[in-house]
Amino acid sequence: MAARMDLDGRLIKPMTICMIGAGGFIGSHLCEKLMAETPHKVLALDVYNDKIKHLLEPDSLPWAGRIEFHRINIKHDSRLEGLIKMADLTINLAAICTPADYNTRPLDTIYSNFIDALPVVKYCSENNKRLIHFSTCEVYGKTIGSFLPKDSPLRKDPAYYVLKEDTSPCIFGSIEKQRWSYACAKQLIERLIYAEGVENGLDFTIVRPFNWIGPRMDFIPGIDGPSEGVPRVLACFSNNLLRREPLKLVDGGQSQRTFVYIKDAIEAVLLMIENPDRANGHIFNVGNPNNEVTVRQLAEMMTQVYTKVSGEPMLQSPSIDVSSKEFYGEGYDDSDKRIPDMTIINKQLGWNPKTSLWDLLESTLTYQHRTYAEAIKKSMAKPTAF
Ligand SMILES: NC(=O)c1ccc[n+]([C@@H]2O[C@H](COP(=O)([O-])OP(=O)(O)OC[C@H]3O[C@@H](n4cnc5c(N)ncnc54)[C@H](O)[C@@H]3O)[C@@H](O)[C@H]2O)c1
Ligand SMILES: O=c1ccn([C@@H]2O[C@H](COP(=O)(O)OP(=O)(O)O[C@H]3OC[C@@H](O)[C@H](O)[C@H]3O)[C@@H](O)[C@H]2O)c(=O)[nH]1
Repeated sequence: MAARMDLDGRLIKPMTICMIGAGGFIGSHLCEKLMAETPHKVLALDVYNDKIKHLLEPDSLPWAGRIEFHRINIKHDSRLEGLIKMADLTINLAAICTPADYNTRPLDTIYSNFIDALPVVKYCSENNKRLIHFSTCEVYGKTIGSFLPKDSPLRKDPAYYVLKEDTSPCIFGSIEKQRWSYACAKQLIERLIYAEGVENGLDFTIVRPFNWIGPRMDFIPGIDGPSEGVPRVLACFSNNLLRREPLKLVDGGQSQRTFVYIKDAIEAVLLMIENPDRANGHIFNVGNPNNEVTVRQLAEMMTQVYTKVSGEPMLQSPSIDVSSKEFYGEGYDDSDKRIPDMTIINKQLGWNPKTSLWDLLESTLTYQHRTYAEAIKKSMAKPTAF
């Protein structure tokens, strides 16, 4: 493997990374990248390893010995501190992060995103270890613009909706809107990490992902996850397309999101890992401001792309409207619009996303079709028990 240089032309020394939540969507892509392109070693902690199995076996893989899986629930496992001590850097990805859980399992959500992250921060701080913590774009909540009158011309002014790490406020709904339990827990852990940095010198980087999507995201209900489970929108819509049922648009699908391809976003994380001097002490938005759509437009685009990659005809009525109460239950609320400001990540790491929404959906839905179409057909052909 050729010697790796950082952005300032210095040689990058191989390091050991303790990655918590390595078996999830982002973790699996990050492990893949680290194994294929770097000499770094990964201590991969998670309760599951299905999404990284292909990196762990067989022993003949070129990176064998550089990735070690530890089946650990960080809620209660005394091995955690030892593993953090063995590493140069800890990356914490572990969390409950599906909106269907925020208002239905608010206690688990708050414990997972705040309480369970506390020992990780403490062990890093006490042992002088660097921490990259995964927060979320949800900490911004709603845009200022969403509170302006519908016809106000200021709604078109980016000052009222573009989200900036160092100046935008965090605007959540009332306490009974339990949707915000996740965002609020993530905000408090960000504040704690920031305070550890200021008061105790913790070397930290906080990442705020803006809807990273791609292969291996979440699960397809009834195939590799519970039939009644509700994953994030990419997997919900993929599931509908695979089963040839209409895509469900929550409250008319008017909310807006910017989607970034997981492989672009992982490039940004690798830059953070390998350029500590440029990344420490910073909070980074990581998203693609050019890929903005309403959820309704996303549904239309996914339907078109899926028709192309599967060769199956489009349904007569490709989508239906559902209320958020019906879909998520009491206490749901939504972010109206999420456009990341890219100034800080651009200046510090020179990173820019590359992949258009159409292209990323094409590669992702090709993967979904190849991975799940047969299994879905088989499961739908089975007679249902009465
Ligand atoms: N994917 C996105 O677009 C996105 C957006 C915003 C924030 N994030 C944040 O990024 C992080 C990773 O997200 P993801 O999309 O990969 O989610 P994911 O659910 O696929 O991955 C999280 C992983 O953490 C593991 N985990 C959870 N609790 C654990 C515990 N107590 N002990 C050990 N392992 C545990 C899970 O088993 C899972 O494999 C999360 O913190 C999430 O809040 C992701
Ligand atoms: O079937 C569906 C699923 C979802 N939706 C809508 O699609 C939008 C996006 O939903 P997602 O499930 O991807 O989740 P959100 O973008 O709201 O939040 C996500 O953002 C950042 C991360 O912290 C988390 O991964 C998650 O909280 C929401 O407006 C939701 O209401 C549908 O209209 N239909």
